[in-house]
Amino acid sequence: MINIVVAGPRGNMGKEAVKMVTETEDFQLTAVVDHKNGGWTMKDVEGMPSLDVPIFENLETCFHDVDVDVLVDLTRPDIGKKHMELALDNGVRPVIGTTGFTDEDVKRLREKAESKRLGAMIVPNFAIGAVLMMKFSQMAAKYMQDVEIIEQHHDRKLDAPSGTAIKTAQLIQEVRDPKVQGHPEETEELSGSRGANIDGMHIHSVRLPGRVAHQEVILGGEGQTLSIRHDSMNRTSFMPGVKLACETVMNLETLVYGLEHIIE
Ligand SMILES: NC(=O)C1=CN([C@@H]2O[C@H](COP(=O)(O)OP(=O)(O)OC[C@H]3O[C@@H](n4cnc5c(N)ncnc54)[C@H](OP(=O)(O)O)[C@@H]3O)[C@@H](O)[C@H]2O)C=CC1
Ligand SMILES: O=C(O)C1=N[C@H](C(=O)O)C[C@H](O)C1
Repeated sequence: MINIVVAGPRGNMGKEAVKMVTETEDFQLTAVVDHKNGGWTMKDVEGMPSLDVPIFENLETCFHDVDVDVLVDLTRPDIGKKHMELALDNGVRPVIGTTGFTDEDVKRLREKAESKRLGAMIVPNFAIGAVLMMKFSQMAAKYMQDVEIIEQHHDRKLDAPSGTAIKTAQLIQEVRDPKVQGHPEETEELSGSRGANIDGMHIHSVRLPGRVAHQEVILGGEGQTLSIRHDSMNRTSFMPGVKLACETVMNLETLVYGLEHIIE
């Protein structure tokens, strides 16, 4: 049995994660952590079954009071980083879906996980289709090196560009040398028109009500373009990946960044 705590249980992702954990035979939801403690129970959360699970206002108290093997964090960038440090300091294996981690964060947290011989995962996108979209884009970028990434999300998202877009660009960086794209003398008449720039690749972030999570990678070549697109229509798309990460993290002694490293 794996004892799991979910941080952010009222959120879009947290709600689904709580359901997934309670419906999985070998998982036990030992507690949830929510900064708005008091005045609500899990059954007040829309679509949530009535659950008798302790709600802690902060992670420190939670780790002190209950047995925890794995922390699933689905909160917000500043909190996710803090929670990940706390988990490692308390011998708990973190599975972090929260986005907004920099390369420096990943490096520092990997060193910490290894020094404590604890498994940890930071997963910018848990959807298998999104992982395939990133891997296919990496394969294609070896042959078509002009790349534009367009990510689209709901307008409640805090971070831009998305963790998925950053991870996609990082995977492409492994096979593509830095390259200036577009006209060498191009200018932006309106600042930001060409989006973010990673080694010459451009990332464009769209935020709109009605959207969930979508990304298209467009690769250009002589007389042709290739578009590789993934759409998450709802948050259940992420849950098989969260489940796999919770199982896998129990057998790791380092930090793994990205689901692509643990799927067959
Ligand atoms: N890796 C992946 O596959 C995916 C990752 N994400 C990422 O997951 C994160 C959450 O996304 P989403 O569920 O849409 O966001 P939501 O805003 O719907 O949920 C976040 C929840 O965290 C709560 N929260 C804020 N601070 C704390 C805290 N200190 N302790 C506990 N809970 C807290 C918020 O409460 P309140 O609103 O009251 O402040 C809210 O209920 C984001 O970083 C997003 O980018 C999202 C989808 C897929
Ligand atoms: O905030 C979201 O919703 C999502 N965030 C992740 C990201 O930043 O890539 C994963 C997915 O795109 C949904």
